[in-house]
Amino acid sequence: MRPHTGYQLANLRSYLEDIVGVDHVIGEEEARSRAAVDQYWLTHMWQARGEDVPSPAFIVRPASTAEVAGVMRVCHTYRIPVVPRGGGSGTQGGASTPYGGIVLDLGRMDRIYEIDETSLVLDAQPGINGRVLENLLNERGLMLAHYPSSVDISSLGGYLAARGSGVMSTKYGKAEDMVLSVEVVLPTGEVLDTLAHPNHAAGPGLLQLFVGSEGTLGVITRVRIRLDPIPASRRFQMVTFPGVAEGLEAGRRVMTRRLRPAVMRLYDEGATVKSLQSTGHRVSGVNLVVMTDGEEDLAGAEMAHIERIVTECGGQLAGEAEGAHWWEHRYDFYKPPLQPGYPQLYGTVETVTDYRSILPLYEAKKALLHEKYAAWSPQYTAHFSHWYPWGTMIYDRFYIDSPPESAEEALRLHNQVWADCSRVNLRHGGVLNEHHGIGLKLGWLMSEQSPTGHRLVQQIKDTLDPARIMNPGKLGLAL
Ligand SMILES: Cc1cc2nc3c(=O)[nH]c(=O)nc-3n(C[C@H](O)[C@H](O)[C@H](O)COP(=O)(O)OP(=O)(O)OC[C@H]3O[C@@H](n4cnc5c(N)ncnc54)[C@H](O)[C@@H]3O)c2cc1C
Repeated sequence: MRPHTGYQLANLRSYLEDIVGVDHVIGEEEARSRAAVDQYWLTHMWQARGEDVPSPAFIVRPASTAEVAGVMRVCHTYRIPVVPRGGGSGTQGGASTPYGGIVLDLGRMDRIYEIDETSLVLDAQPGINGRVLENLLNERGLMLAHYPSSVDISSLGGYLAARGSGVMSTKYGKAEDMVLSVEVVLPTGEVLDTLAHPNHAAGPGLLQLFVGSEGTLGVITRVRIRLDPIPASRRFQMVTFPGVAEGLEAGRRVMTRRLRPAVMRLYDEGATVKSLQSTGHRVSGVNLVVMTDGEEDLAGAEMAHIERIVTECGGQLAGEAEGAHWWEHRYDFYKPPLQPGYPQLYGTVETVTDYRSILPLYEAKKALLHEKYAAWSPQYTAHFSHWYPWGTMIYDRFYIDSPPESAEEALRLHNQVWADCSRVNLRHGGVLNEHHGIGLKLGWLMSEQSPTGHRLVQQIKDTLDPARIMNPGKLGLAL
């Protein structure tokens, strides 16, 4: 039963109000239409062209784990789709509501239980906004070293649910590397605590099952996550390379020699123009920004090593001031007026692969876009921003300034470009996405990425969520 009208809908509302209070079940049309979408380009294009976008029946705003559990029990009983929502900043349609139901807005769950300044651990509810959290931590000389470009508009729970990467992930790790344990309300309303620590030999780790599950397996209601001290010093450098190959080789040598810069970001020519020049940098060509941090002598020594390596690889030092300018303006490109937006058709077709495959992958995707889609005059830019000892992530974007007029044609072109680019990623040993998640956008390609793996995830889903109510349509899981 999926009540959409009449007394069934009113009944559902009263059951939910009984749990969270009348003020926290919202049914106004404008709020429902805002909660129907996140930052997924397709839904915005669809809405902007006056087409119908399915919206939730209600937005429900719980304040506690017990309230989330109560809501889940009602929705499980009556088979109501539930879409958890943090900041709604996801770009993959993960928080969109293609099958209606309710949006579980976690914004009221923003309590900090404890900041353990001995072990450097935060214990908090998931709905806290990234910027608010960062400011609170900074007052104590601490930071959550996860700094996504969306820090102002996203939540702690969203960082984990979508396995995000912040600008300093090369040294501090991704969100999934920082988290120690989570509390999850399962689709049936039961509450699960994962083991207190992620490093154990006490059976399979359930923590990582829920991290990255994008609200399809349960609701993350409590997070224990590692903090770091604000570093005593930060050192910067900008390096100009003759080409992308030389820059990638320099990055590979830095990482395989086990140096740990906090930031290493290599911009190709196009990204230098779009992201660096537009934010006031005076560089052209291919450029690498580097930041080391920590105790002053260590950060200085690490930077000196890196400068030697990049010079060996043909890099020319463009100066510390250019690097420091980058840090000050690192979010500008991701905000208006520089951030792209509808009616431009654009997408970040990012992935991660090993050092042998990354250059061929970049060249193949660039060629594909320029050759197959020449009629649409696409632009393609790339930077390489999250580095591992074995490989690196490519954050590459396509831009089409004048997509087709018809909503359906624009949708078709969007999906074609995404499928082509994702298949280039998979052919070069990449994955569908390194940090933006899968959501609605890439769900249909999940079984191509790993047929057996996807079948196993489906079986887990069917065990945890027999009514299939949690975030339906996401991760390519069956309805
Ligand atoms: C301008 C811009 C810049 C961005 N930069 C970055 C970046 O640098 N790094 C990065 O990693 N990402 C980036 N993103 C993507 C996005 O901000 C991240 O994925 C972020 O972690 C999502 O958090 P959120 O709170 O907004 O989640 P939402 O968008 O609300 O939700 C994302 C997914 O997680 C689920 N979810 C949310 N909270 C919970 C919960 N408590 N329990 C269970 N499921 C939940 C939702 O159902 C949805 O499937 C960017 C996005 C934009 C628009």
